[in-house]
Amino acid sequence: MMKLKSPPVNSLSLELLTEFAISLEKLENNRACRGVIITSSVPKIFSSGLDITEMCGKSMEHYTEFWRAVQEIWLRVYSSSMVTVAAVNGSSPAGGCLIALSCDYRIMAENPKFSIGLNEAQLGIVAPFWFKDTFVNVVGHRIAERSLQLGSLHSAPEAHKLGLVDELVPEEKLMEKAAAVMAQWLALPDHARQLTKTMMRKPVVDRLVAHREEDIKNFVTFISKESIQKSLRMYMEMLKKRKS
Ligand SMILES: CC/C=C\C/C=C\C/C=C\CC/C=C/CC(=O)SCCNC(=O)CCNC(=O)[C@H](O)C(C)(C)COP(=O)(O)OP(=O)(O)OC[C@H]1O[C@@H](n2cnc3c(N)ncnc32)[C@H](O)[C@@H]1OP(=O)(O)O
Repeated sequence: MMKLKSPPVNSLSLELLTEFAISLEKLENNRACRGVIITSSVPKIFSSGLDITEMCGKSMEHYTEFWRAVQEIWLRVYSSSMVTVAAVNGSSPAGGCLIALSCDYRIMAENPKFSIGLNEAQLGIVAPFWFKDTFVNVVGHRIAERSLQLGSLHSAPEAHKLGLVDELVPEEKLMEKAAAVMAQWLALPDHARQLTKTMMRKPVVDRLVAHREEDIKNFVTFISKESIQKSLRMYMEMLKKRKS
């Protein structure tokens, strides 16, 4: 099991992304480890997505390093040879949703206050093509198109209806259910399951691998624009105001 633990909201900072990548690599290299459940140890939050402060007021070099780390996590989770189950025990916007979408199976606590989705448009930013591809591969083109354009955050029941999560379970049963799903997936021979997973995911993975440096350049150019920086600052202010 891998538990995200970066209070208050598990925002994906460069440091957390780096630790996450190292932990995944260790598990991936351990032949005895065939599956991983990804969850959170922060109450009510799976992950608040990418750490917005990493994308605000920093240098081009920092944005480059940060975006490479975001790409790395996605590549590692999406193309993992292990069975990956997301036990979504709280809200999971944007980058948090991407982590869940990149797993093989998603189980969410059935609390209607918890929400999940790719809400980038609400921040005035655009989900990159590989976020979009991952989303389309889970929910289909039409639902992804509408949800991405509107930057929708879906309540747990709505997310289940759309197929964004595979199952809803009472919060107290989440880990038990995740373990049961893991056992079901691990009952299959690894080689058959792994080859099937590669066949399904390879085109999307290859697309980023082939355009990785170009994608970093696009991100750095986009995020450095004054208009985008202004949108992000306003969004952070809105989060703080909402609190007070
Ligand atoms: C044509 C295109 C060309 C090029 C495109 C190329 C590239 C694409 C470009 C950009 C793509 C970039 C992709 C980004 C994806 C992301 O993940 S962006 C992050 C989106 N996340 C959110 O919108 C979540 C925001 N947070 C919340 O909604 C709530 O905080 C949450 C529901 C998670 C929890 O609520 P609550 O428990 O009430 O906590 P608070 O709101 O009070 O938050 C506590 C403190 O944490 C701070 N915080 C929250 N989220 C973040 C975050 N993601 N990053 C940094 N900080 C965060 C919040 O401000 C509070 O701070 P404070 O205590 O006030 O100091």
